[in-house]
Parts: sequence; structure tokens; C-alpha cells
Amino acid sequence: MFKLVMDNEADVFYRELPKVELHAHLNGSVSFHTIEKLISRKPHLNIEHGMTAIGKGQRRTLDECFQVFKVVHQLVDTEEDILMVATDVIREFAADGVKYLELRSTPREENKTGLTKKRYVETVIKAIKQCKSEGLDIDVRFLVAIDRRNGAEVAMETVKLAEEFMLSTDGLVLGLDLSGDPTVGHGKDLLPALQRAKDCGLKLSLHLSEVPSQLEESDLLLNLPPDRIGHGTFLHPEVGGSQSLVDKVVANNIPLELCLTSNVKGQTVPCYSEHHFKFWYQMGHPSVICTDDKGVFSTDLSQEYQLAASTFGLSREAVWNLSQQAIDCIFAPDTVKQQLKQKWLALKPQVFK
Ligand SMILES: CC(C)=CCNc1ncnc2c1ncn2[C@@H]1O[C@H](COP(=O)(O)O)[C@@H](O)[C@H]1O
Ligand SMILES: [Zn+2]
Repeated sequence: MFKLVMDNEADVFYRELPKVELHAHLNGSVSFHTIEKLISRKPHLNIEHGMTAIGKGQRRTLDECFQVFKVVHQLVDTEEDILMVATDVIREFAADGVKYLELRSTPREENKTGLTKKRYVETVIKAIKQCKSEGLDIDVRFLVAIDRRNGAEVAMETVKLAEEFMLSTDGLVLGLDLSGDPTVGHGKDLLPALQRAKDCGLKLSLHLSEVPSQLEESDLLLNLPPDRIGHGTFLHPEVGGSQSLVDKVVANNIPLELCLTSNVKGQTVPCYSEHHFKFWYQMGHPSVICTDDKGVFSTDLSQEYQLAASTFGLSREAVWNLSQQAIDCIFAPDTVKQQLKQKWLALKPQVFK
């Protein structure tokens, strides 16, 4: 079922490279295979593959990309679906050589899934535990996502929910994600919720400057400051950002989660070689390669590492360091970081054989 296509030696290196995935939206990560199962469960929806993923060489507007999530959400609307999708996604990341995964997902309104938001999170946690009991070699944690389109009140509710789970899941729920259509709403309305989250010990990963002209919002949110930044595409001056934003990110040493294919297919960057990975990586700033939505953007983490390496001329040693340095950016505690570093050390001879 999770057959890997290994064309040549280079592919094998990236597949065997132990990896950390820190930016993966559950319903954006649903594979072709799982979509097939969902379509066969719901033939009456008349959904075809072309509506749930953006293939090789294709591009879409941001708006069109967000439409794709709506289609996936139609297919994933029961407890059974959520459980299947989450277990499949985790198994696929494990098969791709991901050793530590922070999955994120937005608990949807009860009328969309028949589940309360609490039950939604419990279902994802059940999937994580199920995968653990299967003995998969992957440590999975969860970030509860706030959809910025739903406003301040829902954001506060979500923070309270995340807080409850953080206290009751023994470290499985570590924090919050802020995502959703960046052209809708303003981050300032969400500040009280995000501040509360921070105060109670939830880690924050915020989608920031995903589109141009969010300078004021990014500045406000950077004052929190967040623990990690998703995308940060338009933070630096060359693309209309500002040096003071860059300075804040650097001063607080906030890692960036960078998703090459997502940004190229969503057309927020013009091509791989102009991706802002180059700007931040050259500065030696913590930069973590991630997938964002491996299903929707038809990619996987090995492929994203390979693309970064071929586009920016990274040696295998540099790629190794990139994946190893991601360990320092995880939200799990130091003991987990140490265990992962040991694992990387033990795997190195095999990967460079
Ligand atoms: C349009 C585009 C280029 C997408 C990539 N960048 C993104 N930006 C903001 N929010 C996102 C992005 N990708 C996924 N999401 C969020 O994740 C959700 C899907 O996963 P889930 O239902 O939370 O489990 C989407 O509805 C959206 O709220
Ligand atoms: Zn994202």
C-alpha cells in the first residue's frame, strides 16, 4: 500500500535521510490512495481526483487552493473518515522516513462533521495512539489549529480546548497553529487568544506574511513572539517586507517552516530558485523544510529536501545538517530532542553508506 518509488540512488538518500516534519495540515496531507478510499465511500458527492490535488507542473491561485480544502473537507466528514485519514497520513510520513511529526488540524464546527470539536481532537489523538501501538518508528505530536477566518471568539474557544488537551494528553498536544486564508481577517483581533495560549504554555506556530501587504499584522504578531513562523514569504525587504521585521525574527531566533512546492504551486513565489529559503538559509537562520499539504500539492518531505538541494546546490552533508538542525525547532521537550539526536547519530552511517 505504501510502496515507494525509488528511481535512483539520489532518491534513496532522501528517503533514508531521517527527517522532522513540523508543518503538515492533516486534511491537506491526504494521499491519492486515501482519497480513493474516501471517494468510494461517498460516490454521491461526484468528487474526482483532479479536485483534491494539484499535480506536477500545475499552479493555482491562492483562492483556488483554498477551494481544494473545501472539497477534501466534504470527503472527510465523519469520525471514521478522520480516524482513517489521520492513521494513513501518519503511516505515510513514517514510510517517507519522518521520525518526528507535528501534525496540525482545525477542529471543525459540529454541523460539518457530526462531531464536537473536542471529539474531533480526541479522534486525531486516537489515531496517533493507534499508530504508536503498531510500533511505527515515528513520534507524532499535535497542534490544534485556529482558522483565522472564524474570528476572535472561535479562536479563544480553540485556545481553551488546546489548553485542556495539553494538560490531559501527556505531551501529545503541544501548541497551536494559526492558519486559514491569509487574505481574510486581521491578526490583531486574535491577539488576546494567542496571548492567552502563550501564557498557559502552549507553543505557537503562526502563518505569517504568507501574502504581501501584511506588514502591520506580521509586526504585531511578531511581538508575541511566536515560537515558529509558517512561510514568512514576504518578511524580507527584497519582496516588500522590511528589515525591522527580519530583525525581530532574528533577534528572537524564531525558526521558519518553509514549504517550497506549496509556495510555487500556490504562486506566492515565482519559482523554486526564488524561494525565500535562500534568504534565510544563507543568513544561517533556523530554516526547516516542510510539506504544508503533501496531498493537495502532490509531494512528500523527501521530495522537498531533494528540491531544496538541487535548487540551491546543497551537498549531502549540508542536507544532513538541515534535517538534523530541525530537531532543535521541535515543540517537544529537550529529552525528546536528545533522543532524536541519538537516533540521527545512529542512522548516519547507513544513510551515507
Ligand atoms: C492556498 C495555499 C497555497 C495553501 C497553503 N498554505 C496554507 N495557508 C493557510 N492555511 C492553510 C494552508 N494550507 C492549509 N491550511 C489550513 O489547513 C486547513 C486544512 O487542514 P485541516 O482541516 O486543518 O486539517 C485549511 O482549511 C486551512 O485552514
Ligand atoms: Zn500551512
